[in-house]
Amino acid sequence: MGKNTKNRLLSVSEMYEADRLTIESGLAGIDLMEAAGLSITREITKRWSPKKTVILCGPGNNGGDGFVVARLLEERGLKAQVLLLGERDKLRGDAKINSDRWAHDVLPLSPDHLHGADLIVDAIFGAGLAREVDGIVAQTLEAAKKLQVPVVAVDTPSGIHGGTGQVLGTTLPANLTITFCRPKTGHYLYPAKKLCGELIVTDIGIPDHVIETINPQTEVNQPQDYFPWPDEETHKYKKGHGVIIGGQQMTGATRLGAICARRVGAGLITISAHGAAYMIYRQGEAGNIVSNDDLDTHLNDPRKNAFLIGPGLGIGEKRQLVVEQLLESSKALILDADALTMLKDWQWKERNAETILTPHEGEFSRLFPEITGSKLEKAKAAAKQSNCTVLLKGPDTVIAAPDGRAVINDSGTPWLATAGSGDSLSGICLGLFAQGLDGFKAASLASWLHGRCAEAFQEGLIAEDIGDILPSVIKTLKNMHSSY
Ligand SMILES: NC(=O)C1=CN([C@@H]2O[C@H](COP(=O)(O)OP(=O)(O)OC[C@H]3O[C@@H](n4cnc5c(N)ncnc54)[C@H](OP(=O)(O)O)[C@@H]3O)[C@@H](O)[C@H]2O)[C@@H](O)CC1
Ligand SMILES: [K+]
Repeated sequence: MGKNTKNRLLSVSEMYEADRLTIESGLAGIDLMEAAGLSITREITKRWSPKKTVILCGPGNNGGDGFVVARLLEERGLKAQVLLLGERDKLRGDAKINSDRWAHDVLPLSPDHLHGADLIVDAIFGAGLAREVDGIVAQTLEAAKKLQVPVVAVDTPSGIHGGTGQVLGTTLPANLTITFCRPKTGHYLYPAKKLCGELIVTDIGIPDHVIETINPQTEVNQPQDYFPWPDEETHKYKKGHGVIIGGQQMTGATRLGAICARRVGAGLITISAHGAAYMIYRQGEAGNIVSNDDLDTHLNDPRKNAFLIGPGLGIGEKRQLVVEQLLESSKALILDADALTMLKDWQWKERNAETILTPHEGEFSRLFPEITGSKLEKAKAAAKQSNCTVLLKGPDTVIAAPDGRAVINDSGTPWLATAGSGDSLSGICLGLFAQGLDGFKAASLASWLHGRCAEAFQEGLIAEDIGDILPSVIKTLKNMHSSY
């Protein structure tokens, strides 16, 4: 993780720490709140000219932001009505100051007071959401949902946990969410990601050095700089020799992986296969090396530097022994699909070479049944426990390293939910691994490229298209790579 903190994502406690350090360094909380309210007002007036904005305010500073918005909208000639949860005279601190600066009555937060709204500002709870939303808040959010008018969420839609992205009780999906300084991890995790609508991150004066001091360990996945561009004097052995343990029945899975591994730049890819499958692979793509040597021979070849097992593998005792033999080796290794299913009793501490695990949620919970929490928390805990890079798949794929770093991937489309898509992803990982990237970089870049392939292809994507479109996605990276 570089020094640049612009892609960092904050946990809720890191946000409070940023707030505290900023105030400690001399900036007043009331000024941060004013800046927050101003940026929200600007984003609203850029998009809409509401006749009546109803602002739902909570009892904390999220509500305080709402009072600032009410005042600034009014200053711009736009009508605003504040609905407040709790008693006005019980407000404290900056929220009280801004309530006092709002010269109008407030109404109690209730579904009965939403009428006439053509825009809703949701400032009930942000970072301070502490428990499930229920009672009058839940009823008001549900009623607001039915109005079908634009909703602007302050920091997060109320009811969404900023760290985990989970809904606590209920929430009000937003068209626009405005958050401050840096996004929170929850903004990039489902279901929050789709409930936030457009996400705007505004600068409210929290200095970069504060974020540098906090040094958050989670980022949005931006791995473009990791791409292993070949230099002019390279040759195929310098670009790595990956080995895929070929499935006996689902041979397509292995072939999809092999194509992607070669397309992303691996010098050579060998498919290791036996029996009838060996002949099938021999009749496949001309550029794949197909070998029926035993596993020891491959492992003893020092040029074969990265191995992938899992796609199309099937399960059974013999295969389990192969998985264990690979785990006992010192080769870089990716364990995917069926290989993960056979790992249950593996003693992780025995392995001391780069390893990537690529489970989806189901495989993850079979492999790490005792690990719970948000997707980010789970991936981080599993990476630490296993000493492997964990790539936990989904629309918000998380890649976590054993040392605590993590990225949340933001590329991709729902068209990736297709057979063979995961095999292509592990193939891209293998190709990058073979070229010498470490597990975290290989998994992060593979995930990003995989998602970009889907974005580039759009509708109708099937797994075969991923390898076909990969070169054009890599080409777009070339434009970003200054020294190539
Ligand atoms: N960080 C920054 O730099 C800046 C942050 N700013 C803003 O501050 C926001 C964070 O403010 P915050 O800490 O006051 O928390 P907030 O979200 O208002 O909620 C706390 C209140 O809600 C209550 N409550 C909680 N859950 C509840 C439930 N389910 N049902 C009912 N009640 C519940 C809770 O009650 P308690 O748990 O104490 O009983 C407490 O009263 C942040 O999101 C951003 O908008 C900006 O001003 C600019 C600078
Ligand atoms: K909110």
